[in-house]
Amino acid sequence: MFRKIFKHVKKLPFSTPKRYVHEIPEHVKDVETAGNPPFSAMVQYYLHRALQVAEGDLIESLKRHPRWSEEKRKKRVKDVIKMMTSIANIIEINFPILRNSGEYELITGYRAHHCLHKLPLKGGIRFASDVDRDEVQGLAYLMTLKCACVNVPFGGSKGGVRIDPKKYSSKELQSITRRYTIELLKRNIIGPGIDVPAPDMGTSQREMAWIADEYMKTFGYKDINSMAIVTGKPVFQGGIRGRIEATGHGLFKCLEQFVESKEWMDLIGLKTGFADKNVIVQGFGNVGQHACTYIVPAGAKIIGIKEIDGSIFNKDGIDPFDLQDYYTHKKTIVGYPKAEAFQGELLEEPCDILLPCAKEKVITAENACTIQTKIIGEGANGPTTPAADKILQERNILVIPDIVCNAGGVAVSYFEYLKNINHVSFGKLTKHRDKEVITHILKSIQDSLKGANIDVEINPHDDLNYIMECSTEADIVASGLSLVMESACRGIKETANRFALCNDLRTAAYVWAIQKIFLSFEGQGLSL
Ligand SMILES: NC(=O)C1=CN([C@@H]2O[C@H](COP(=O)(O)OP(=O)(O)OC[C@H]3O[C@@H](n4cnc5c(N)ncnc54)[C@H](O)[C@@H]3O)[C@@H](O)[C@H]2O)C=CC1
Ligand SMILES: O=C(O)CCC(=O)C(=O)O
Repeated sequence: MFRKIFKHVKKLPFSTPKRYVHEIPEHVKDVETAGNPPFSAMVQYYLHRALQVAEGDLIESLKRHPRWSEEKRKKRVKDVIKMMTSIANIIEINFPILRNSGEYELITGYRAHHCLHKLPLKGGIRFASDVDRDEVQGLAYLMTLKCACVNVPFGGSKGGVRIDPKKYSSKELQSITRRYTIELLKRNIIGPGIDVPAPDMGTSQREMAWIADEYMKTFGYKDINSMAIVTGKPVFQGGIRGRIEATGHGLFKCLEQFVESKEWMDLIGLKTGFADKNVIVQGFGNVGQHACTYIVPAGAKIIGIKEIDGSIFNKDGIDPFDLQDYYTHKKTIVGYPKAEAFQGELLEEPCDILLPCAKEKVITAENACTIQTKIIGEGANGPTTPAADKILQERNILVIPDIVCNAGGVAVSYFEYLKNINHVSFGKLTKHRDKEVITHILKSIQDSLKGANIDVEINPHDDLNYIMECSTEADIVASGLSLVMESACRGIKETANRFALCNDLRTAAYVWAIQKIFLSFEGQGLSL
């Protein structure tokens, strides 16, 4: 099987650059085989593994400083790597809230800033009972890599509050969110030009609206850009159309780049296209639900969904829109009448595409051998441990890594941020003007033809009409998202080919991101 992959790679025109031996540090070495590695060590391991591939190239790139010795170039690269592989800031805050019962409870929250090579930093806020320092740190690393991977000009951060949101009333959640916001603001940890949060697991536009409101009424009272304190807000409160579904939408767009490519599908022995591809999804939250609503109209069949309280299965396919209605009312997929309850391990059932869209470390060395899929699209952050990743590669399962697969969310957050600091929504100023320009172009062509005695009426066809009429914010966001995902996937594919990485798309995506972070650090100097 691997001979087949190498044959495929050899045909491509790039030579393999000279490799230097970047040492994987002792503290993450064990991660390669660990059953349940600490999350941030796991992300650091992936980063160092990619640095082993990228280091030579980074050193070569410094040949643009002709007077630098080879030693100086190597040292500069090592220095930048040190900055890339350490956390700039991490804060733990503890604050009391008054529960509805009249009792006080001490709440713990975190915010981690990874890399300050670009400001503001960007990363979601997670509400979950297992949030800890290590997790937010690992997630902040991923944000830096993700933003670089899809060319969104932010550094990486992440936050979390250690609570199970299901155990708190809406009023209590509002107190927690507002107090967490104030605690971060007091310490200058977040701000429109510093670090801009967004939704993640357990939070949604509701919490983002509370954060924006808290900022505007306090520290941001005189800040004209106060709306840009957070993204993922409701549209009526400075949000952008398309952010709610952006991560699932982006996941679909990313899958499309591989599933529609004959070269990549030949590599894993699948036909191109989504038609008749069977899909299993873990997590029917924001990411999972919206991924399903894009993948099904493209022709794929969702045959199984695993949630925290149970799994459902239907070999003929589950209608995600109908299930969304059920889920909205019942707050669970369990009992959905148009599918069977599934006992056993759904992730190990045969399918073509497996979408882990819930949480980290769900694909481990234990189940990587028994999973029966051809493609894994990582909707969640960090669902695959390094030990599992190795097994999946050996089994020629194509893993499309989180830092590109779920980057649609931050890409559209970037559009929302731009909307907020520009104080105008996309299309508002240009929509009528664009329509006029097209109408005049068509008329001008018609007049020119008339001058040459060709008397025809030129009318826009349906697609052009659609563009003229529908340049709404939602259309512009969707088209921007497609462009972001297409160009990131192209970069990753080229990197995989150039470094002969075969099916190791994770290393390719990391190398692609590292190159950009390196350029940014290197260009601005290291004294910051
Ligand atoms: N919301 C966003 O824009 C983005 C989210 N992500 C990542 O996607 C993942 C999911 O996030 P969201 O969909 O926003 O969260 P969510 O809170 O909306 O949904 C998560 C879903 O997963 C389910 N779940 C939790 N543990 C599970 C388990 N062990 N087995 C099966 N289901 C389980 C929950 O019940 C919930 O329905 C997280 O890893 C998050 O970091 C990544 C990029 C952006
Ligand atoms: O939308 C954003 O800014 C960040 C989303 C996020 O937390 C993530 O991509 O993991």
